[in-house]
Parts: sequence; structure tokens; C-alpha cells
Amino acid sequence: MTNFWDTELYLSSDKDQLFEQETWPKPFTFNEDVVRVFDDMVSRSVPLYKEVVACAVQWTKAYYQPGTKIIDVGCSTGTFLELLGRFLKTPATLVGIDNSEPMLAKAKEKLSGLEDTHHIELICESAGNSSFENSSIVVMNYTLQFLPVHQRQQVLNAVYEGLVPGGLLFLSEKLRSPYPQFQETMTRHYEAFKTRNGYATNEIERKKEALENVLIPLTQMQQVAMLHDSGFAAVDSLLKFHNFTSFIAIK
Ligand SMILES: C[S@@+](CC[C@H](N)C(=O)[O-])C[C@H]1O[C@@H](n2cnc3c(N)ncnc32)[C@H](O)[C@@H]1O
Ligand SMILES: O=C(O)C(=O)C[C@]1(C(=O)O)C=C[C@@H](O)C=C1
Repeated sequence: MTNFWDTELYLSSDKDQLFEQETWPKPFTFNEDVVRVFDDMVSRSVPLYKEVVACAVQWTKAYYQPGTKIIDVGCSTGTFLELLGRFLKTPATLVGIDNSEPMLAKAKEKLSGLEDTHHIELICESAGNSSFENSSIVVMNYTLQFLPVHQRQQVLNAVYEGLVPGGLLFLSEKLRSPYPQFQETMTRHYEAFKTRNGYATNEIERKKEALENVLIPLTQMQQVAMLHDSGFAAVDSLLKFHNFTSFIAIK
């Protein structure tokens, strides 16, 4: 077996050239066109994407309680569950939740090699309607940010309720700085990161417009307060690069 940190993620998609074309998804949505390029898009648009997915696997292995569920909310094409399934030797119930049918169709394909070891459930629903009962791990990477702000507390409350004692929430979000000057500089550096990853200025601008009022970032203080308000006493941050942060919270 390859050393964990040398392992590649299972990414399979066309190259993301969506925002170079004559029409592009505006407002941004996770439709068939986005799904077709999603693995390339997310790995070129989210700083430390591979490290975040790998850390989520390591924390899952550390906090998983046999007999409970591992739930990935906004699982997209199943990249996290696939890496986890390869490295988690104990057979487990791996649940992927997403409200985009085409995402789940890709996830089904990606996870098909793990069905001999793990029980896999893919559920098409909105996170606002999900149950997290009998879970010891809930992973929510870059998904809460797409829910209406007024729904987020209720989803985190349900996650807290559903987790067994000692259970872990691994949450990653795009955030914004409360200080306009920092926000401006952070955005500039984030956009330079995208440029280095091969996106042209007009692609970056078009996607930024398409994401307005669709991806609504909170500040770190607001996010941490929401986690505490839902009941989590132990909350910490694990990784941060530009305006993207991963948190861990234990019940
Ligand atoms: C940026 S992607 C998440 C990336 C993924 N977690 C990963 O690490 O590769 C956001 C995902 O959340 C899903 N999503 C958006 N709103 C949702 C909602 N209300 N309920 C469930 N899934 C949602 C989208 O379909 C999309 O697959
Ligand atoms: O491209 C951006 O500006 C992003 O914010 C990246 C981001 C995200 O954080 O969810 C936005 C949409 C895609 O789903 C993939 C990544």
C-alpha cells in the first residue's frame, strides 16, 4: 500500500473551461456542465484541497466509532469518501449526501470499487432535511457556504444532535475577513493563486460574479460562534490558506 501522504486523490473530470465559453452558469449552480468539470475545478480553485481531504481522512480515522455512520455532506463526486474507503480498514457505513443528482451519479461510479469493503449510501436531498443520527463523523467541506445563511444554524444544530458523544464535525468553508482591507488583500492573493492554476482573468471575474449571492461567506468569528451555539464546546481550526479554513469540533 502506498504511503498515505504520497497517495493521489481519485479525480476524474474534464478540464474546467466553463467560464471561457460563450455562456456559463450564472448564477452558479451544480448542474451537469459543472459536474462534468468539477474535480478539476475544485482542485484548481480551493487552496490546499488535497491536504484538506487528506486531513479529513486522518481525523476520521482517529475519531470513528465502529457501528456508527460516517457522513459527508455535500459529497460532490465522492472524492473524500473514496480516499477514506481506501485507507479505512474497518468496514464502515459511508454516507454521501448531496442535492445534485449528477454529482451523485459520478460519486456512485467513483465509489463502486469500495462496495466489497464498506456499506455505501448516497442520498439526494438538501442538507436542511438530513438526519445525522448515529454518526460519529460528519464532514462538510465547502457546502455550508452554499446554504442560505438563515438555514446554517439549524443544520449545525442537527449535526450536533445526531453525532454520538465524542463524535467529530470536520467543517471547511470559504470565509471573509471582517476588515475590508484584509478582505481586499486576501481576495487579490486568492485570485493570484487561481491565475497560477491556469485560470484567465476573465474566467476569474465571471465566476466571481456567478457566485455572488450564491456562495455567502461568513467571518471566522461568526462561523465559530455558530458552532458553539449549536452545542459544540471544543472547536478549533486546523488549516487556513487565504480565505479558506477548516475547523474541527467535537461533541
Ligand atoms: C464545493 S462542493 C463540495 C466539495 C466536496 N465536499 C469536496 O470536498 O470535493 C459543494 C457541494 O454541495 C452541494 N450542495 C449545495 N447545496 C446543498 C444543499 N443545500 N444540500 C446538500 N448539498 C448541497 C453541491 O451540489 C456540491 O456538490
Ligand atoms: O472559485 C471560487 O471562487 C471558489 O470559491 C471555489 C469554490 C468553493 O469554494 O466552493 C466555488 C465553487 C466550486 O464549487 C468549487 C470551489
